Amino acid sequence: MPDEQHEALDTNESDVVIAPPSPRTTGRVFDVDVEAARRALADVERTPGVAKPDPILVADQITRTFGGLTAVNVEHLEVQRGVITGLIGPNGAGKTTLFNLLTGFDRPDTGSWSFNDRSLNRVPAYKVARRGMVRTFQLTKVLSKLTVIENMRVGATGQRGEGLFAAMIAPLWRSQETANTARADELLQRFMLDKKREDFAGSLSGGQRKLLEMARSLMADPELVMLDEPMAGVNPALKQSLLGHVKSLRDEGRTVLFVEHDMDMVRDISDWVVVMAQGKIVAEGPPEAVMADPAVIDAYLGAHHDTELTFEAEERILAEAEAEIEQEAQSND
Ligand SMILES: Nc1ncnc2c1ncn2[C@@H]1O[C@H](COP(=O)(O)OP(=O)(O)OP(=O)(O)O)[C@@H](O)[C@H]1O
Repeated sequence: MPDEQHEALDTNESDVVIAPPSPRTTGRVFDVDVEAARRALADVERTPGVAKPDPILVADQITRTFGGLTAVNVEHLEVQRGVITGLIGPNGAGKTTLFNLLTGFDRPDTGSWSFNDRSLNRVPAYKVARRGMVRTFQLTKVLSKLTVIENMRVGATGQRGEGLFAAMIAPLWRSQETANTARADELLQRFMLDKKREDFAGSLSGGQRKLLEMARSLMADPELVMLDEPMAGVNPALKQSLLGHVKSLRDEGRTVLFVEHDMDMVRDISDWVVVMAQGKIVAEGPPEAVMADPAVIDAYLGAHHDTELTFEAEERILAEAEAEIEQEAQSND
C-alpha cells in the first residue's frame, strides 16, 4: 500500500490482537505434518488459482474497486495448510487490499471465502482473528506510547474479565490477566524483546517493532499468520532473525501467508509463491520456477519498487544498522 492514508482506512489499532491467549508458545501447536504438506505441493500444477491438496483458506471471485480502479479481481485462490506461501507482485498489484478483504478489515464488492471450511463473508476483523487467522501490517501498528508489555496485552478482548458477572468475580479475571502476562513474557523472550519489556514501543527500532508486532499476533495463538511486508524497513542486522522467526511459525504447524518485495526472503523461506499483477493472480508455483517465469518477470518490469540506493541512503542504512547492533550489544551486557 503506497501511503499512510490508505492504511488509516484499514483498521483501528485496537483491533489487531484480540483472541484469548493460550499457554503454548513453542513446540508443535497445530496437528500438521509440515513435511508432508510441503511434499504434497510438488504434485500441484503451476497455474494461477490451482487447487491445493489441503487448503486452509479458499477464496472465490473476490473483487474490490475504488472509484474506477479495480484493485482486486481474484477468481480463485487456495492457500495450502502448514506451509509458507509468499504473495508477490509489483506496487499497486492489490496484495494489501486482498489481505484487508480476507481478514475483514475491508469489504469486497463481490466474492466469498472460507477459512477451515467456514465462511468468512461479512465476519468482522476481530472475529476473523478469534477463529485463528491473524495479520500484521506493512506500517507497524505498535502503540508508541505504551510499553512493550502493554502492547502485548493490548486489545485482549472477549476475555472473561469483560463480562459484568465475571467482573464481579475478581479471581477469575485475575487468573486471565496472569495467563496473559505469562504468555506475553514467554513470547517476548522468544522474540528477544524481554529486555525491552518496560520500554515505550516508540523507542524501538523499525526491526524491533516488526518483531513486537509478530510476537503480539501470536498472543491470539493463530493457525494462519498473515504478514504484510515483514522485512520492510528492517535493517540487515535483524533480517536473519526475522526469517528464523517466520520459519519457526511453520515448524509449530502454523500456516504463513506473507506479502514481500524482498526477493531474497521470498526465495529463502517460501514453499509456494503466488504472483499478483493488476488485481489478478497471474502465476503460482515453487519459488525458483515462479521467479524464472517470463510472465512474472514481465509483471515486475518497470514496476518493481526496489530501486538502486543512492550513496547517502546506503550510508544512512549502514549507520542505523551499526547503531542497532551497538544497542543490542549494550542491552546484552
Ligand atoms: N483505500 C483506498 N482508496 C483508494 N484506492 C486504494 C485504496 N487502497 C488501495 N487503493 C489502490 O488500489 C491499488 C492496489 O493497492 P494495494 O495497496 O493493495 O497494492 P499492493 O500490491 O499492496 O502495493 P504495494 O506493494 O505498493 O504495497 C492501488 O492502485 C492503490 O492505490
